[in-house]
Amino acid sequence: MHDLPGIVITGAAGRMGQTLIKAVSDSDAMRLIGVLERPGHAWIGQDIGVAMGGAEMGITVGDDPLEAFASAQAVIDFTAPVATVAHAAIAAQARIVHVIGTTGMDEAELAKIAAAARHATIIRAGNMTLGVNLLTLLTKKVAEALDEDFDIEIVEAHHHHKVDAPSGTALMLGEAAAAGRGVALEDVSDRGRDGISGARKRGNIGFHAIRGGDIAGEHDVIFAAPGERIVLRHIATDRSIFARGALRAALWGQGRDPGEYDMLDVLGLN
Ligand SMILES: NC(=O)C1=CN([C@@H]2O[C@H](COP(=O)(O)OP(=O)(O)OC[C@H]3O[C@@H](n4cnc5c(N)ncnc54)[C@H](OP(=O)(O)O)[C@@H]3O)[C@@H](O)[C@H]2O)C=CC1
Ligand SMILES: O=C(O)C1=N[C@H](C(=O)O)C[C@H](O)C1
Repeated sequence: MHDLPGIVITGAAGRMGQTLIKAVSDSDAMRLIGVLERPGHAWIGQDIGVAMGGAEMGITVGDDPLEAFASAQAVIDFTAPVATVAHAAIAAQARIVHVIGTTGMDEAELAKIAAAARHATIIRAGNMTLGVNLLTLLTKKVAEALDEDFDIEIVEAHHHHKVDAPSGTALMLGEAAAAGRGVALEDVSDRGRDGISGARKRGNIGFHAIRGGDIAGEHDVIFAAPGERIVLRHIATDRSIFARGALRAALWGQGRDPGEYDMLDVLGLN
């Protein structure tokens, strides 16, 4: 018998997968009991420590979430929308905590996650860091205090491998700004200006994505008015900050009722 919660990491070969595996292995509050990759991936069947270029860890990379989740207390999932939706249904069957960092999900995929949350404890956030979650609260507060003389623009920068835009974090910040203004983000969201796109519409919230090099993640919320500008900024310099939040969420979720939670719940900031 083990007292510490058993954790499965999906997307084991990914940037976040490897960061999470290291973080769970280093933690004395949980134990790594399984790591998964997509069927057919070159790492399947290898020891995860060796596959990551280090010492043996005694855990073989698998491709069967059903089997891995059956003996786990939580799965931490930073993969891709299609994979995460499939994992959510299996985690719900297994009645385990599902921590979701995956971004870029569409409305239909989010509805499936919500359905799974009827049976599973799901903690999902486009950004798991304390800093960004605090920044959403500040953004809401500033947006509440200012009128539409202040144009809101959200600028995000990420590494050149990132596949989704705007980033999950940018959308969280946009939601916070819209909430502060008392409007729905979908009614004011302004994305992808190009060519003669016309003068900026008062009250809109603009999104801009920079992709390049190895940028871990940078977000600015700009409030620009004639003669002055307020800029709220978060800079991630190390992926371990995302992992730290995800591990905290996996522990926080133990024994919680099924439902969909976010990092503000975990951090006690809601
Ligand atoms: N919420 C947060 O705080 C953060 C969220 N993210 C998000 O996490 C996600 C992953 O980011 P990152 O690690 O950089 O991306 P990577 O592409 O490096 O990693 C994703 C991994 O998931 C694997 N994968 C895809 N499908 C499956 C599957 N069906 N089963 C198991 N594994 C699968 C991929 O395999 P393959 O390469 O073969 O496709 C890959 O190894 C993104 O959505 C990103 O935006 C990232 C950082 C922080
Ligand atoms: O893909 C990434 O790398 C990141 N994704 C998240 C997002 O979409 O906001 C969080 C972080 O910015 C890194």
